[in-house]
Amino acid sequence: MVHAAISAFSSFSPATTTAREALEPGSSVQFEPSSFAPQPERPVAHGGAAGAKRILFVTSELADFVKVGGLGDVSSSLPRALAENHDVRLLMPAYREVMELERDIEIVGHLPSHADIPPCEIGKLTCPDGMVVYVLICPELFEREGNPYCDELGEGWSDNEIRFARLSLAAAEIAADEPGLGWAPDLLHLNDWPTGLAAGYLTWRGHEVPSVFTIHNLAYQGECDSTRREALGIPAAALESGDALDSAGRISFLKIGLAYSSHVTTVSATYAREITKPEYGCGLDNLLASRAEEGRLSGIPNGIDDSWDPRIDPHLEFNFAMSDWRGKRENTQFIRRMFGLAVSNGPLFAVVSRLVHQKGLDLTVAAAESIVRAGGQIVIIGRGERPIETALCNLAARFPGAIGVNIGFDESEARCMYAGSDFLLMPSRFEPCGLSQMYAQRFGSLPIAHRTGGLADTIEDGVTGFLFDEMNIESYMRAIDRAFAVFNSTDLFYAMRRAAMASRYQWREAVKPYHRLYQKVLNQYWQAGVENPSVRRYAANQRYVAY
Ligand SMILES: Nc1ncnc2c1ncn2[C@@H]1O[C@H](COP(=O)(O)OP(=O)(O)O[C@H]2O[C@H](CO)[C@@H](O)[C@H](O)[C@H]2O)[C@@H](O)[C@H]1O
Repeated sequence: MVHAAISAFSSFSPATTTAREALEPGSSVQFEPSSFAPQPERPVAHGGAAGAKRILFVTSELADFVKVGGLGDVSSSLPRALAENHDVRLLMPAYREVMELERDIEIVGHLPSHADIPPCEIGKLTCPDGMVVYVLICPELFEREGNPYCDELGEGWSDNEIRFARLSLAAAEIAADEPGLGWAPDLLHLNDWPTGLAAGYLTWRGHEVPSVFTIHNLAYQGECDSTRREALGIPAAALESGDALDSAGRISFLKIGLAYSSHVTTVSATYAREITKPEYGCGLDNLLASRAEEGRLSGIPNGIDDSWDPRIDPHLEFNFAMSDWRGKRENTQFIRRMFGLAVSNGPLFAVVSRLVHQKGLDLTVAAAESIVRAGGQIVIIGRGERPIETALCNLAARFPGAIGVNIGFDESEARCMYAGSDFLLMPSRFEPCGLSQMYAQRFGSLPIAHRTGGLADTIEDGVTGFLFDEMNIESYMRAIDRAFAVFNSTDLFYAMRRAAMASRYQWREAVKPYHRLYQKVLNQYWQAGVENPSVRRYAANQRYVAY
């Protein structure tokens, strides 16, 4: 059975400016110059503006229809930012939510069965802003209650390997122009384990389309028993080579994505380094370290889209701007009422999180009593692992009026919590990038977070938030104590809030490294393996044919 997934990206250069720089008039986000050697621009294979590429962005979540976590947000905002320069289309399963929400789906293609993977229709829908989304219509696989990965009880779907093999195979088939859509991509952009097999199918079928594979979260690898090989249409040689199996001998969708894609990215520079080490590598650190040595692993930090603006966000009860602290306070009172908290002048801490081991909720449970005794209150929204849900509900029962918990998933409520809180608690054990801390900063809530992955890259300690170094309660409490001290020093607190709200992580800047990466990957393919060892390897194995 494939495990449930959530996914995350880093950069050739930081995509963000520091809050201090952001406060300086006229400053602009700078990127290090591209490290890629100048390459001649090849004319776009299928037309379009000079330099524009046809990109098929393949994902298992899209916030427009269904969002489990950060991948849903990135899938919605990154392709839109890329569309300024490229012809980008999305491919995703036609989940129940898609079929219910979207009536205007045109059937544009059919894909046959392969091994145990059933046939499906390809539907095409166009979002109000013009974004084209191809959806795979296969009711037996995708139209279910529950979320993309799990049933209503939180159990991973028992046929997840077939469901996401269907998605992956469709991506490879569209890349090869098999369904005759009148559009085929120059490059596939794959995201997390549900799309990993696509890179394999491309290679095994000899399709000449390069792929970029983005790791949003290495902890979810999509494993299934090796006896499923034939059912998934994986050649025996792939298992013999070791490219497809994890250390326990199971087929790993994520490893296939890493092994067969042209280039691997993850969602922050720090996480890109961390995953090459055993501590964070989830058993794939050696493979990732060799990708890094080949120059085929990079970190490109996520951005956030323009909807995250407290001045205009329609989800908020009270819109507010930087320095409109009265407006911000109205949101705080609103949240207190929403969670049934007592009237208070103390700081309000928020947790907006998937409730999983990664997020370090155990540390927040351990810190809660001290926070309440010091005059703070905590509001929590989240859904996930049952023991964590129970621990948080117990906490609310212990501290009525001071701690409020909502076990659930609600976009509006989450946005109101970023707007209403003074601090965001985010003691993640690891964090590929993290969007919540960026949203919180934009809404004037200072994150208190573990110095790891994207948290280390997007929070300026003592300027836009607070970082702690050791994943233990003592280190976490020291950061929380610093937050209390700042809260009680009004001028400093407001200055930090202003700096946090000025932090810029907009996608229109964060997207630039992807433009360079797509060009690099395509150039390597066009030059048919002259310089790239991996391409040479494919050529030598006759698994790669140059354009
Ligand atoms: N109960 C709830 N109700 C409403 N909204 C909720 C919610 N719980 C969480 N959310 C929302 O879900 C998103 C979470 O995104 P994150 O990037 O912070 O973490 P996640 O682990 O899901 O993402 C993974 O993928 C992203 C994308 O690359 C990486 O940034 C990250 O490090 C990686 O773990 C945010 O939009 C947040 O507001």
